[in-house]
Amino acid sequence: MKFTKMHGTGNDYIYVNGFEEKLENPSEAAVKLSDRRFGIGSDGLILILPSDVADCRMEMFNADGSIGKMCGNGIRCVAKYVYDRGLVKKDVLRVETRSGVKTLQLRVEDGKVASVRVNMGQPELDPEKIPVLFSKDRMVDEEVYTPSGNVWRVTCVSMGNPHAVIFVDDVEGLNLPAIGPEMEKHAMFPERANIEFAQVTGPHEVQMRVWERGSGETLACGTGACACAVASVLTGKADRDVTVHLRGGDLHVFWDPDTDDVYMEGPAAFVFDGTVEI
Ligand SMILES: N[C@H](CCC[C@H](N)C(=O)O)C(=O)O
Repeated sequence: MKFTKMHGTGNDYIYVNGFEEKLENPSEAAVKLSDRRFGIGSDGLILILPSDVADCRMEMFNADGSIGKMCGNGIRCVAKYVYDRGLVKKDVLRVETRSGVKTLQLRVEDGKVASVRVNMGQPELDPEKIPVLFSKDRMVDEEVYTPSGNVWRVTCVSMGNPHAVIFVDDVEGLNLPAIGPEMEKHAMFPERANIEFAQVTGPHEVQMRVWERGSGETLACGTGACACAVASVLTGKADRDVTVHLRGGDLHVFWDPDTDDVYMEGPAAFVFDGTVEI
């Protein structure tokens, strides 16, 4: 099978052109190919497919084979893939995802996509829809106890997938492999959740690390950066226009007060093409 390795701020996925390639069991392939020693190595697998309602469609699988309904870093790479390879030559692109059709504005340099601005849609704050087993009035900065005795204050937001944002004083000092899994799988999240640890360093600056549902710590998460920006506004810690600094680079997020839409802007990068036996 032909594949392409790409990354958005260090959040790397294996991309397969579903216009040409047929993958019988993508979930199983995601587990096998994502392995960084026995496979190609990635945070997961993304299929680029034809769509009846948009320019193309994406399907994303985490490294454990589970499905993610939306991927902010992945969708920018999908845009770069279809534009740079001439599949869809438009600089305003519509991509179908499991959480609806998203509109993307491409920034092209020397004929290739350098960065992409995505309308990520409106954040979902209804606990039943996220889903999180909290009541409606307990969504912002609420205490959660973990089985190992940690206490975190979380703000829950869905950006098409479930996120819990936790503000801390020293994001770099955290031992994520120890604290991430028990929050990802906490009983309050019936479908597990992506967990963001954030440190607000100014009205327009947030530093963030992420423990992703199904993939563990990644260098960045686009939907997570958006959830983090929304949570920063809801808790009164930052303005609607923030740069989220991640281990893999920066993402710019703007939560529009007029439309309630969240815009995310960041780079998309090609790494290499290859073929693999599956
Ligand atoms: N890295 C992705 C999100 C993957 C989400 C996935 N881990 C899930 O919801 O299960 C992003 O850039 O938005």
